[in-house]
Formats: sequence, structure tokens, C-alpha cells
Amino acid sequence: MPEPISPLDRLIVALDMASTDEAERLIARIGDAARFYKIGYRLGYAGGLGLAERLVRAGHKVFLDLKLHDIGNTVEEGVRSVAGLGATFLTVHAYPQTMRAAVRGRDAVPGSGLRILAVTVLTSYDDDDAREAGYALGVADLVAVRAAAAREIGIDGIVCAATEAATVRDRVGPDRLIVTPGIRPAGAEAGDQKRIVTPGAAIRSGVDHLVVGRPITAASDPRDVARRIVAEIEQAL
Ligand SMILES: O=C(O)c1cc(=O)[nH]c(=O)n1[C@@H]1O[C@H](COP(=O)(O)O)[C@@H](O)[C@H]1O
Repeated sequence: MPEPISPLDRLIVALDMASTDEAERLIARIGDAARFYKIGYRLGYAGGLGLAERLVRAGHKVFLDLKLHDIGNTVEEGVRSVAGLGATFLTVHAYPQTMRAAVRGRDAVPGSGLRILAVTVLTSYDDDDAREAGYALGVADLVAVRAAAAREIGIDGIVCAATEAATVRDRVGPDRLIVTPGIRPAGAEAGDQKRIVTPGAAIRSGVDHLVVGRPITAASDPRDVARRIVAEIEQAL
């Protein structure tokens, strides 16, 4: 059985900011209301990898959302480099060749603790977007197929919307993680997200970690919003 995850560690705050100064100010404001942070393109390309190492040294957990997707050799070597940074999670797109390469890169650095998450279908996509991108399957079927492939290949966790969590759990079993962005507390703006779920409903559908960005980062009191989300998670468990 998987290790129990505390309500606090289930919340991952997306640091989609322009600079490490801005990110560090937000982290200081949030204080002990969160301890798991995600660094994606915006911050990653603006000093975010150095910040990731500093956060790990300070006892935080870090999710590097680099969404790797390239020829196998490049993905494998990229994952080997990332494995030295101390992050807990790294994303790759859920294409079989890419996932196999990421698993080889992970396994080449034993003891790094890095876990690979496969991004199935972005939460900003609906069936029309999938069709426009050339896929014959709708979002739910595409997520199910990719989750099953990820499990077969040895990926550690799946990124999907919480709307697909039950199907994904069915495909991947109890030992793989399910990590869901597209989380919106009741009444929060969806923005560009199309498959949104509240924190409590996500947890009840079997999700392990929730990724929350703007509802926290754009709030006038980010610490308060983070605390409320963790309380909602705790209640739903
Ligand atoms: O891989 C991700 O983290 C991700 C996958 C996905 O399908 N949808 C998605 O929104 N994300 C990321 O999750 C975060 C969501 O941010 P908010 O919409 O501001 O809560 C962003 O950093 C996205 O890059």
C-alpha cells in the first residue's frame, strides 16, 4: 500500500511567477500553510531551478513541472540532470516513447527520490480541443489510454483532471499517484481551465495531490486560502 500523505503535503502550490524574488515573497507570506511547491516554465526559465534547490535545502518539497517531451535520448539525459536537483516530482508528457526514456533516466540515478509524473491530457482541454489537435478519442478515453500505458511503463504518477480520477485509479491501481491541477475552491474563477473540481471533491474522487496556482497566488491573503484548502482536504479524507 502507498505511504499515507498528510493533508498539508497534498496541497501543491504552483509558483507561476515571473521572478524568484516574487516567488520567495509569496512563500514567506504562505509560511507554514503549505510546504510543497511547483515550479513550471515561467519561473523555471527565470532562475527557478536554483530556487528549487534552495527550497529543498530549506525542507520544502518541489515539483519540477518541465513537461519534457523530445526524442528518447534527450528525455533520458534531461531526467538524469534533473535527478540531481533534489525535486520530488518531474513531469513528462504521456507519450510512450517519452515515458520509457524518462523511466530510464530516473533509474540511472538510484536514490534520487525523483518520481516521474505523466501529463495525460491538459486540464485546459475539452473534447473539441482534443479533436482540433488531431485526436480521434475524446478527453476521458485519451486519459484512460495514456494512464494505462504509464502504468505499464513504470511511471510513478498521473497528472489529469479530478474529473477522470476514478477512471485513472481503475487503470493504474492503488500504488501510483494521481495529481490533479484544475482545482478551484467553490466560487473561484476557472480562468483557462476547462475541467475543474473543488479541493474536497477531488480528494473524495481518490486524488493524492492537488495543484493550485492562481486561487492562492492571486489572492489578497494567500496564506488564508492555502489554509482553507488544506482544511477542506482534511475534511474530505
Ligand atoms: O502539469 C501541470 O502541472 C498541469 C497540467 C495540466 O493538465 N493542467 C495544469 O493546469 N497544470 C499546471 O497546474 C497549474 C494550474 O494553475 P492554476 O490554474 O493557476 O491553478 C499551472 O501551473 C499549470 O501549468
